Amino acid sequence: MIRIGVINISDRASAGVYEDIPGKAVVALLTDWLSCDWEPVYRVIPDEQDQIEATLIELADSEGCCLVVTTGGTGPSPRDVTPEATEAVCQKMMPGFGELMRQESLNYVPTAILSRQTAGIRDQTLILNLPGKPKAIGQCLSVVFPAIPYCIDLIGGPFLTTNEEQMKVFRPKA
Ligand SMILES: Nc1ncnc2c1ncn2[C@@H]1O[C@H](COP(=O)(O)OP(=O)(O)OP(=O)(O)O)[C@@H](O)[C@H]1O
Ligand SMILES: Nc1nc2c(c(=O)[nH]1)N[C@H]1C(S)=C(S)[C@@H](COP(=O)(O)O)O[C@H]1N2
Repeated sequence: MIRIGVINISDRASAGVYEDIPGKAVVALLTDWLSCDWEPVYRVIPDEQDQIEATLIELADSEGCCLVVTTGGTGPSPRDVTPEATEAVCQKMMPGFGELMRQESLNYVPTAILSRQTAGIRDQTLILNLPGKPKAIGQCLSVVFPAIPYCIDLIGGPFLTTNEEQMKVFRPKA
C-alpha cells in the first residue's frame, strides 16, 4: 500500500486550540486527485525542531511514506522551524518547489514571500512544506503536484496515478 505522511506543525493545533484544518485539507485533496490505493499517516505536533525531525524520520524510514507533506511553521517567527528541520533530515534539497509555490501564492497575498517553504529528499521520500493557512494548502499543493509523481519515480518510490480530470500529472517520455 502506498503511504503518504501528513504532518500539521502548529503549537495551537497540537494543543487542541485549533482543529487541524490544514492537515485535513491535504488529505482531502490527495483523496480527490489520486486514483491509486494509498493511505495517510497523520500527525499533529508542536513547532519543536527535534520533534519535527523525529517525526519526519519516523514517517520516512519506519512508516515507509514516499511523500511527507507538512503544514505550518514556515514563516519568520521565532518558533517557525519547519524548513530547518526539513533540511536537517534531507540529503538533497529541491528548491524549485518553494520557488514555484511562493510565485503562485503571490497571486493571492503579498505576504507570500514570508514563507520559507521548501522540499527535499530523504532516501526514497520526498518531503514538502506548505504554509499553515488553510487557504494556502490547495493554492500551493495544486501548483507543484503535477511534478511530484515523476519526482517519486526518480527516487525509486511507488508509481502514483491520478484521476486526470482532477489532477493531470506530467512524466517526460523516455
Ligand atoms: N486550524 C486552523 N484554523 C484557522 N486558521 C488556522 C488554522 N491553522 C492555522 N491557521 C492560520 O494559519 C496561520 C499560520 O499557521 P501555523 O500553523 O504556521 O502557525 P500557528 O497556527 O500560528 O501555529 P502556532 O500555534 O504554532 O503559532 C495561523 O496564524 C492561523 O492564522
Ligand atoms: N498561498 C498562501 N501562501 C502564504 C500565505 C497565504 O495566506 N496563502 N500566508 C503567508 C504568510 S502571512 C506567512 S507568515 C507565511 C508562513 O506561514 P506559516 O508560518 O503558517 O508556514 O506563509 C505565507 N504564504
